[in-house]
Amino acid sequence: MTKTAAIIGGGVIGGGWAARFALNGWTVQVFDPDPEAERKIGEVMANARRSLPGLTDVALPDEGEVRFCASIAEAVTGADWIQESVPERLEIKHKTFAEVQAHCAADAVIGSSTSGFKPSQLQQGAARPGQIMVAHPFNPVYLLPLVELVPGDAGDPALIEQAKTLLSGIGMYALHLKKEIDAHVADRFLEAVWREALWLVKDGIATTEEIDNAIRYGFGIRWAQMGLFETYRVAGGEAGMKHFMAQFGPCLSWPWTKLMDVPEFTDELVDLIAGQSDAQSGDLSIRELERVRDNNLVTMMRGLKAQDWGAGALLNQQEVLMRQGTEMGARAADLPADQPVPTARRTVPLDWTDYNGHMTESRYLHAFADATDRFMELIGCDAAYISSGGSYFTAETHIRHLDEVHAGAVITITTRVVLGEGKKMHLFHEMREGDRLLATGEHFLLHVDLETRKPSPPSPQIEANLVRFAQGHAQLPAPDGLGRAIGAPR
Ligand SMILES: NC(=O)C1=CN([C@@H]2O[C@H](COP(=O)(O)OP(=O)(O)OC[C@H]3O[C@@H](n4cnc5c(N)ncnc54)[C@H](O)[C@@H]3O)[C@@H](O)[C@H]2O)C=CC1
Ligand SMILES: C[N+](C)(C)CC(=O)CC(=O)[O-]
Repeated sequence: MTKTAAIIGGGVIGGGWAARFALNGWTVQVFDPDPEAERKIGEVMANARRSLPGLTDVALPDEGEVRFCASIAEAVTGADWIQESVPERLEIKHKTFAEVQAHCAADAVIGSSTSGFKPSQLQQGAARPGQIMVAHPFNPVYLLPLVELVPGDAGDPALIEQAKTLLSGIGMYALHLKKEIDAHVADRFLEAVWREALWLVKDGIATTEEIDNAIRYGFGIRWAQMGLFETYRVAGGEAGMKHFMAQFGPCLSWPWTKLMDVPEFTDELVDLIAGQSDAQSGDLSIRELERVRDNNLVTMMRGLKAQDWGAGALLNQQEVLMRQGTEMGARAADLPADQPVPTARRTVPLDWTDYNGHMTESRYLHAFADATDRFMELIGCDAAYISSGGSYFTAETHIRHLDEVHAGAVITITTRVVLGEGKKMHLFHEMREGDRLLATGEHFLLHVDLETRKPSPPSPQIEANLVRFAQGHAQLPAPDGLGRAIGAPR
């Protein structure tokens, strides 16, 4: 059944939550007194639509409806999750929770986006304190998976588990902090780095751009994949963490940091920083900068996905959940043999497009290769079989590029077996957007023994599955373009 999220406060963060929930198929009910809220959320949704669906190699469910409500009471009606993202003022948050709890279901999760308040502060005076927990996200909420989940001592254990399950269902990673602390974990870091940066600008050591370069050309990329401790463990060389600590421990008492001190936010300092920031990136609007940021994030996260590491490993885990109960998770026996086999349903990611503004040619092969992998898995040539020593190698490929397709489009691939006999497997893939045929891919593969690297017969189980589809597909009319070659000029 479709789930419902209530978004209370639809600014930068509430808009990001609305997009994350809606693009994962939830109905979203928003309350925000700002008359501009609908326009602003619409713009965030537009950015989210072009970036989030292509993160994974499986299409997201159909987008949920986003409704704008006239009151908190209306917004929380029927909600499974209520996310508070009103301004960072405790009295506004308390007033909001009182109104929310007067009208919401007692078993709904109430998450707060607060960057710094502890759950015990948020829960003061609440009708049901255990229902309210910190669920602190990171901007852009629709792309970044981290949520710091801080329920505090009053937290209801069943509701905490429910919150974790619901977050993982929308592709997020709940970092459950058992002890509450001001600004949780991540914002303590960000605050420390922010203070150092303010000093460096104020003291005329570096400009805003030089500081950003120090991060983005070096340790920032490192942090994105291994964090702090694993990075430093590697930096300790073969002797690891202990050596690293012995070598760099003394620096902690050297004057390397100004952390104990905060520069005063004088008009002069604010103007200096804002002026340098305008000079650095003022030629781009905030929405344009958001799109640059999103393109980069999608590309980096998909790179990590290929490595099955960090935030990319999380995307792979999410895909397993997304496949469940769909044809992409079906077994061979569940699929009729007299019809082409569905082998892909995915969104064209941002990083698959080229200078011509459409999906670039190598990605057609990428998508067809993934479809072949899925077909191999279906007939039994899965990871376990491959690790036992058998697999297929592709010997020949012919692709016809029939129509263009753009980032964000949902494409499907169906596969026919032209020949499935002994070690030979001849496949014909058809790629479509809706009913529009975009491309065909014809591939000839041979089963091999991974030890000898020579052709060999597949397992009887694989051959039986292959023959079943080959016989069924032989009854269908031959697809247009089968056996096509470019031909040599005469
Ligand atoms: N901006 C950021 O980078 C991050 C902010 N947060 C947290 O998210 C929360 C919201 O911050 P932003 O989205 O940045 O602020 P924002 O100023 O962009 O949005 C706040 C929204 O709340 C609405 N609002 C004001 N009073 C309201 C009320 N009584 N009921 C419903 N809506 C009301 C405003 O109209 C506005 O649209 C804060 O607690 C903040 O600490 C968390 C992570 C990152
Ligand atoms: C600056 N900030 C404290 C609002 C930042 C956050 O809370 C998280 C983020 O997205 O950086």
